[in-house]
Amino acid sequence: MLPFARVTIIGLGLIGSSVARAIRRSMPTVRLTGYDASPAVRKRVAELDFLDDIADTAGAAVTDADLVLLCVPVGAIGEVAASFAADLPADAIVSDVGSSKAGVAAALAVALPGVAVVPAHPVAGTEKSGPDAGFASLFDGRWCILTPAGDADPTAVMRVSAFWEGLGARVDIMDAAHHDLVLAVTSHLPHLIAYTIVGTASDLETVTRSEVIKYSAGGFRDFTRIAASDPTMWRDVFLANKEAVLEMLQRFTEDLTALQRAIRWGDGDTLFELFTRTRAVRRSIIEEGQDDAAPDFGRQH
Ligand SMILES: NC(=O)c1ccc[n+]([C@@H]2O[C@H](COP(=O)([O-])OP(=O)(O)OC[C@H]3O[C@@H](n4cnc5c(N)ncnc54)[C@H](O)[C@@H]3O)[C@@H](O)[C@H]2O)c1
Ligand SMILES: O=C(O)C(=O)C[C@]1(C(=O)O)C=C[C@@H](O)C=C1
Repeated sequence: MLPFARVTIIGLGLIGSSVARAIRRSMPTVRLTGYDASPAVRKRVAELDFLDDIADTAGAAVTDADLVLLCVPVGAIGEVAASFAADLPADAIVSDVGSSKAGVAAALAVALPGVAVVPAHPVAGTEKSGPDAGFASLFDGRWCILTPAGDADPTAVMRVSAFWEGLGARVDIMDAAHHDLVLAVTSHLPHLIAYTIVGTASDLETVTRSEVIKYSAGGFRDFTRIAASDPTMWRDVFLANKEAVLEMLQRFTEDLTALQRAIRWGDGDTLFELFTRTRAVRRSIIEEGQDDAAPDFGRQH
């Protein structure tokens, strides 16, 4: 049996449109409604034709939903939820796909008091955005982390879990604060580093822009993929997950200083030992079958 019969997706960019396409593929009888604040996105989604209905307001989109999935930048989640609160059916479950969780949970609790909320984070994405960038297989074999509050309705958690498994994902459940700490180091900090290094290279007075483009083989090119990620989405993630990101940034800065010292004093053993350990991390990721997170400039969908 399907966990939900009528799903509403709010925010129809990369993740919202991928969820819609994955539902079409795996749960074809689900009635799918969508809403996006951008009229241009709504028009494009109508052309792409992966929804049954596109509403003109968030309120109209949720009126007969049994799952409402918020796929907007994390900074917009509270405001969007408040905008449809009065129209939400009493038994509807609300979830989201935001990349940081504690702040989102707090915003949803304020906007939707008494509503069954099960926050989620599919740990899958690309540097692209918008409805054309989505694809049905995005969540296949990837983790989706649910961060329900301690007093969340277990049936609601079970249904959201079954929903993500139905879309091909593997589900884990954890506390929102722990999620934010883990993702700060595995996702948020890497993005910050990529934004920094690409910014630094493009600011260098002694290196012209054409040289940066011409010689961007291997390492730098990999960073530019990550640094092309959506500015609104990532601004919101860093502001929402401020504490955990600053904590991880502090540790990173200390480790970087230790490496700086090793280079200055010709301490090859320290460098060699670290590079050996990090190579092992990469090998374990590949053995786990998660190497598709690696840069892929011509990803075929
Ligand atoms: N991109 C990734 O790799 C990735 C992966 C996992 C989770 N996420 C999370 O998914 C969410 C969406 O990210 P995305 O990559 O799909 O972004 P996106 O830019 O592709 O799509 C976001 C969509 O939300 C719409 N939107 C913005 N504010 C809105 C509002 N107030 N009401 C209705 N629609 C609104 C935008 O018009 C846009 O179409 C974010 O919370 C992000 O943190 C992203
Ligand atoms: O592969 C990428 O482009 C991503 O950045 C995906 C990625 C990640 O950092 O792993 C980005 C943000 C998400 O919340 C989840 C996944």
